[in-house]
Amino acid sequence: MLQVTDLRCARGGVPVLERVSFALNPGEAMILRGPNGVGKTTLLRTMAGLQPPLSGTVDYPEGSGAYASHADGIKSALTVTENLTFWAQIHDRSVPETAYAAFDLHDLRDRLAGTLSAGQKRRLGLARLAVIGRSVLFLDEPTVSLDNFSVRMFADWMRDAHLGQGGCAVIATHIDLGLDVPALDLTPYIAAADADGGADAAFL
Ligand SMILES: Nc1ncnc2c1ncn2[C@@H]1O[C@H](COP(=O)(O)OP(=O)(O)OP(=O)(O)O)[C@@H](O)[C@H]1O
Repeated sequence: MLQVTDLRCARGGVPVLERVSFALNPGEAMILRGPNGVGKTTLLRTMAGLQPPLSGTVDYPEGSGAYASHADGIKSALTVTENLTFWAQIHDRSVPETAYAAFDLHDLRDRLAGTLSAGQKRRLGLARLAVIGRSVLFLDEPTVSLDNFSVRMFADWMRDAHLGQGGCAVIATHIDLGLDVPALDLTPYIAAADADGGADAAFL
């Protein structure tokens, strides 16, 4: 479902990671690990098609990918329900009732998103994943601001509703999500500096 082959990617013109290869079948996920700055966000953005790779390939069914960054991506002036409806409509879908239960949003349905706490906003941001119907998810620190209960809620949704329905996911996180999935430490894949001087060479 997702095939990453000999990927080399850069940030700000500087090579960050190289020789990254892995594959995920439907129902499988991969946790990305590594210290701050190793390139987890860069890899996720490259796989999601938000920036081109320097070399290598990323393959998954067209239109099936979705990237969620550190940011919640919610609209403050809309209610919780209006936010989810907005995202569902963009993807030509309706909001499944299960999205509210999965992220404990029932009691917050009519609240303006701008008035939610940081963790509640995060739950709403994650609930978007349940309404957009994308099967290949690239998630960057999805549990930022979440308490332990909400982390478990997210992990349950990921395991049962997403992976359990044949989706797959690549998740960058520093915490233990409690998911029984393999982890890929990116440290061995840090790119060697370009022989021609890297990004600076472009300005010489
Ligand atoms: N806009 C940018 N321009 C130039 N370099 C950048 C830019 N954004 C990030 N970098 C650099 O690219 C490298 C990889 O950053 P990236 O954000 O992918 O790491 P990360 O593993 O996701 O880090 P963290 O765990 O802190 O989120 C880092 O050295 C970072 O300083």
